[in-house]
Formats: sequence, C-alpha cells, structure tokens
Amino acid sequence: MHALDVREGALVLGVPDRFFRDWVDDHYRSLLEATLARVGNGLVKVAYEVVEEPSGGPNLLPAPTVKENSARPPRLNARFTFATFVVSDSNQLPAAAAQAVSEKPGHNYNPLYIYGGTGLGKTHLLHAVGNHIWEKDGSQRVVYLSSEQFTNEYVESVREHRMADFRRKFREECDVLLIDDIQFLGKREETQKEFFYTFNTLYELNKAIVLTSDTLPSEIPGLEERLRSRFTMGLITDIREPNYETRVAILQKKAEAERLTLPDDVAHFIAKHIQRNVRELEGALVKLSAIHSLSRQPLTVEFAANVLKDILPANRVVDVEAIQREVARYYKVTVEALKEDRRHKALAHARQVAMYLCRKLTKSSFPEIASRFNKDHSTVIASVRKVEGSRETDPTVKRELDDLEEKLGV
Ligand SMILES: Nc1ncnc2c1ncn2[C@@H]1O[C@H](COP(=O)(O)OP(=O)(O)OP(=O)(O)O)[C@@H](O)[C@H]1O
Repeated sequence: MHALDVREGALVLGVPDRFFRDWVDDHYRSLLEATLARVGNGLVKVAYEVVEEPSGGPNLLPAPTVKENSARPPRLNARFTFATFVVSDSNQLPAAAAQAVSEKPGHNYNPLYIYGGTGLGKTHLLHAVGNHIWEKDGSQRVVYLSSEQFTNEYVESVREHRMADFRRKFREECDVLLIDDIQFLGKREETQKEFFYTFNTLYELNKAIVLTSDTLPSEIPGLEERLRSRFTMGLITDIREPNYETRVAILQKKAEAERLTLPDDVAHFIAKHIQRNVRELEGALVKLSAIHSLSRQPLTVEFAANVLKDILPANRVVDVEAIQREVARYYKVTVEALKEDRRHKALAHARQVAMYLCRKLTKSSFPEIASRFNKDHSTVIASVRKVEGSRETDPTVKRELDDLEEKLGV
C-alpha cells in the first residue's frame, strides 16, 4: 500500500484491488488507526482507493506465477528475491553462488555458507534462494528458519516427546534447508548434536543446505569440530559493506519498489552519510518517504537532511573524541594508545593523522589539541604539517585520509 493523499481528515491508502482493500480493512484497520493517532499529526482515519498496477511495474505481492494451492513456505518473505537484490563487487560471489544453488539445489555448492556483518543482505539472499526454488517448483519443500528457532523447536519437541515429528520435518519432509544466523548454534551442545544428524541426512540425500552467519565457521565459539568441518565442505563466501555506487543503486531500487521518485542528489546525500549497513540505508528511505508523503514537502536534500538529522552519522558532531575513536578503530589501536607517549612507528603515524584531522575538522586550537593528546603544541604543529605534506605526495596516506574523512561523514 502507499499513502496517496489526505482527504477530509483521513489518510488515503492506495491498494491494488477490492479484495486487498477488504482484507486489510478487516485485519489492520484498528492497528492503522491506532498508529495514525500516535504519529499522524491529527489524522485518525484511513480510507482506501483502488489504484491500477502499471503493467511491468514493481509487484510487491506474491509472484502471480505461483500455483494457487501451494502456499509460500512459512516464514519466507516474498519481498526478498534475486530481482530486488542489488549485486555489486561487495556481494557478487555470494549472490552468484546463491543463484547457482537455487538453479540446482543440492548439486551446486552444498552447503553454501554466507557470512558477513549485520544488515548486509545475508537474510535477503537466503530468502531469495527459498523463494526462487519454490516459485520454480511448488512441490519443493523449503524449510527456512533461524538457528534459534531450530533450537526452540528442538527443545519443545524433546519436552513434548515429539522427536519423531521433529525428525520427520527436518530430515524427511525437507528438500531445501535454509538456516539463518547459524552462529547461535555454538552455544547449544544438544541442539548441535541433533543438527549434525539433520545435516548428514540431508547432505547424503543431496538436499540443498544454505547457512548464514556473522563469522567464519572456524570463529564460531563452541561449535563442534565435526560441524565446523562439514560447513566447509561446500562454498564459504563473504558479503562486505557496499561501496558508494552500490549504496546509491540500492536506494534507487528500493525507491522504485516503493514508487517513490527519489531525486539523484537526495540518493547521493543519503549514500554519502550512511555507509556501513543496508538496513540503515533502507530505514532512512522509509522514514523519508513516509514524512514526504504525509507532509507533502518536496523531496530535496535540505528536506532529507532535516528529516534524517537524528539518524545521519554525519550529524553526530565531529569532535576530537569522535576523531580519536575513528582513527583508533581504523588503525586497530586503542584510543588510550593514541594519547600515550609511545614512539612505536605505526602508532606515531596514527597519532599524527588524528591530530591532523582534529585541526582540519574541528575548531580546536593547537594548544587544545595538544592537551587532548598529552603533547605540547609544537608537536601538534609539526604533526599536522607532516601529514599535510604526505597527503600531497604519498598515495597511501591520501587514501587513508580519504577513507577516514568518509567514515567521519565529511
Ligand atoms: N544488495 C542488496 N540489495 C537490496 N537490498 C539489500 C541488499 N543488501 C541488503 N539489503 C536489504 O537490507 C536489509 C537488511 O538485510 P538482511 O536482513 O538480509 O541483513 P543480514 O545480513 O541478514 O543482517 P543480520 O546479520 O543483522 O541479520 C534488508 O531489507 C535487505 O533487503
């Protein structure tokens, strides 16, 4: 649904057809109105208007090719498909591998193990595999769940003496097993045992297994050796932070799906300021889109800066502390070490860079900076000059400074 208009005190929602309208009205009217009462600036009612889907336009409803009698497997989100996933250098390999698995489940890369930081698209790819397989062949039994849900189901089955059902579900009635956040299995000894047998059974039957995690199998604390080695039998691939162009592309794709006309300069503005996490990028867009359609203010960079001021990292003030924190993280040293008197070469370089950035990006004077690094002000002046010079002549230093400034959002 999309917010279309405000008429006679009601928020008008665009819906694709009458059936959809009735269903939403039956199930969600009270939730919608309660929410409006909280955030709707005086609006309390909802109204609906049926709007035609433009042909070939984005379709956020379950794919129409799906046979009516075969329901989408539980927990699979229809929005997370390969079509809505933006592929770039940072995720090209996991995306290609996931696609290969969904073309020939159980034969290509079994198991496929995708790991990486938070909000970078691991869950999205996992759902995309499940959706693709099921849309192609509704008879494929796709089981998707997180390792915590697997643990809970296991514990419940033991408690209720239903282990036979549990084993049937995961070993006999499963063609594709998709497990999110497998790292949580590390802490569960009993569940690991059960998972080990599940894994072996499915593997021997050539059933596809795809796992996601925040880290490599070798770095999951408490994971049994035999599982660790099994996780490495197929393909292990990581998903990294998206670069600038990818962030812009993701924003444009999401905006298109929301039928939001997102001006290029606004997309660039958001991509410049939100760098680490696609989930945050999406959150920013949703917020912008909601306030834009409710307030009807034009979508400009100023509007975006204002609406997003609380969540844009750039608007966290760039002060000496923020610079010390970011520089320490970048060079993998501690903030304390930056302020100490140690002359270790790598540390000295990090310290000089931090002083340079403090001088360039804050209003602090040389003596003020000196006191924050426990140095005298002539040392700060010399450091700043040195880094200024290296920025001109040494491409490595230039790249480091560019990276750091980007991370600080300037
Ligand atoms: N390359 C991409 N293209 C389109 N959307 C993406 C992409 N990467 C991530 N997203 C979106 O970002 C959001 C977060 O992604 P997802 O939930 O898959 O992250 P995750 O890696 O599983 O994170 P976590 O480890 O925190 O669970 C989702 O809405 C997803 O659709």
